[in-house]
Amino acid sequence: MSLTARITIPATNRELEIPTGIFINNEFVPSADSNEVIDAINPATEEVICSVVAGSEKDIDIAVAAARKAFNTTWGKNVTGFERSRLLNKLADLIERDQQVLAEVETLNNGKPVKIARDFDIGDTIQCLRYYAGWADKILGQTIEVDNKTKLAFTRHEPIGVCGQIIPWNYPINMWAWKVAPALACGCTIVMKPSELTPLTALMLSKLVAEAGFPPGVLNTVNSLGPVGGAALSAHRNVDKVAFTGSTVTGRKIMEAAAKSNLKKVSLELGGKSPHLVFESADLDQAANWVCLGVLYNTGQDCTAGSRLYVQDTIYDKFISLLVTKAKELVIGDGFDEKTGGGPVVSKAQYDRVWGYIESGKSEGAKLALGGQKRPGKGYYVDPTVFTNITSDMKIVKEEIFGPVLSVGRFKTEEEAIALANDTTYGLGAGLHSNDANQCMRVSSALEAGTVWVNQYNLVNNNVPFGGKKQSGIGRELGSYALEEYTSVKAVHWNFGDRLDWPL
Ligand SMILES: NC(=O)C1=CN([C@@H]2O[C@H](COP(=O)(O)OP(=O)(O)OC[C@H]3O[C@@H](n4cnc5c(N)ncnc54)[C@H](O)[C@@H]3O)[C@@H](O)[C@H]2O)C=CC1
Ligand code: BAL
Repeated sequence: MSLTARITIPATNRELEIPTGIFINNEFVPSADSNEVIDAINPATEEVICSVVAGSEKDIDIAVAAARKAFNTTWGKNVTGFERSRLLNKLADLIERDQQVLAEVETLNNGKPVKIARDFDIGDTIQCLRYYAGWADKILGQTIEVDNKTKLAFTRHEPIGVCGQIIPWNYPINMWAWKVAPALACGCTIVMKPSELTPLTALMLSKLVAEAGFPPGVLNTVNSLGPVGGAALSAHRNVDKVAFTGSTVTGRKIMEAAAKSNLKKVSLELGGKSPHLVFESADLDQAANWVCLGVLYNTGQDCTAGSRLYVQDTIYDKFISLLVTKAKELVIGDGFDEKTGGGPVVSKAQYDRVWGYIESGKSEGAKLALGGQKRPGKGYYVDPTVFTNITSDMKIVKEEIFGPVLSVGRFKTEEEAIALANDTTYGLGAGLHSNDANQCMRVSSALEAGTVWVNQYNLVNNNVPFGGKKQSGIGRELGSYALEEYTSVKAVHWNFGDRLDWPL
């Protein structure tokens, strides 16, 4: 098949050529042994945008070999932090140059509004690359006094090696940056596997990596189905680390494959069923805004979606009425329309999955306060949906939905609120709204989550760590903490005077 596709962005009539091959050694190539393709679909129209090469296990092998060679020659310990920093900054500049066109392709393939893709996802991506460019020449070990007269030790934070990175479809560009930026800053090389649902922007970004001047083999991209390329990367004996964002089910498989192969280091950013608590002292208007953002942003396709809400019973009726009014104001529609605040969900499978949960909420006896009706016509649209009268055993309360669906319950006391919030196998995000500072401190400390938002929700910063507790994951992305995921600490013990008498 051809290694490029000509596509037109319908809303802007922009014509462009998109790479569709596998990216190895800074070149787009066909699969070594497969003629399979993956169709990229526009979720707003259900039409095929173009097809990309579907990489095989053999292609993963070739990409890993390229990454290993680069690690041992042009990258790894053979490149200075100053040079890694320069290249990361250059890449950020190129992404900034192409911000609009990348956003349009992201909207075409993922469905999210173009203004959100451009200003938030890609804006954050540029900042992420620049943030880690700043770290690249500051990856330092320690000098440790062992015995002042004859011995000391020092540590070196060495790049861990070849990294497999498996990313999802909900933030295709952003999750690429969260994985690629710290890995490159630390001196690792990469085999990236984008989601089969949204491969296009990862290929465009790969082209920019070559244009920025990164040596061949430093970043390789293999479009592939998860059970093919993702599984091959996780089980590969020449991969030193695998970093993953996606479902808990797949995360478990990756960890198992890592354990059964070479015990590679694993970091997992998985699912969630994040609780949001609103106490009676809260600014209710603001709390309702944040709750809406928490569950409706990205059409609910967010690992930290605040999909369970618990409201103190003294303000319950007032708050629900405010919340429903505000949730109705969000326009879900075509991402190319400037009025749109949320797009369709990403795929037919995701659409069926979300509607399956909505039907289960109805049949298990929850009450619909908003939504619950399908739209006629094309596109995988799901409107904001709010369930009340929930019980803790309902599927909509226990399982991750990954759609704009909120389950609302009530509580009397702070203790009850904390118990409800923590009654989940997940531990990714949690939010609380209260104007009582002591209460904010007590509750934020009691919530079992990797991130707690107080009087806000879902805002993530490149310099603040992000990750989960319980079955929401292992390891941390972002901030200085992500550097630990991509480095291996070597202790060097140095003797400058101690004589060993032998035998002991
Ligand atoms: N934490 C998050 O940000 C995400 C959570 N999810 C959750 O997962 C649900 C299902 O969505 P999916 O797209 O099926 O998620 P998924 O976890 O299967 O897909 C995410 C990535 O994993 C890869 N993958 C799939 N099977 C694999 C395997 N055996 N070995 C290695 N990699 C593999 C996929 O190709 C994709 O790149 C969603 O409804 C949502 O609940 C999905 C995407 C992101
Ligand atoms: N919201 C950040 C990461 C994610 O949803 O996958």
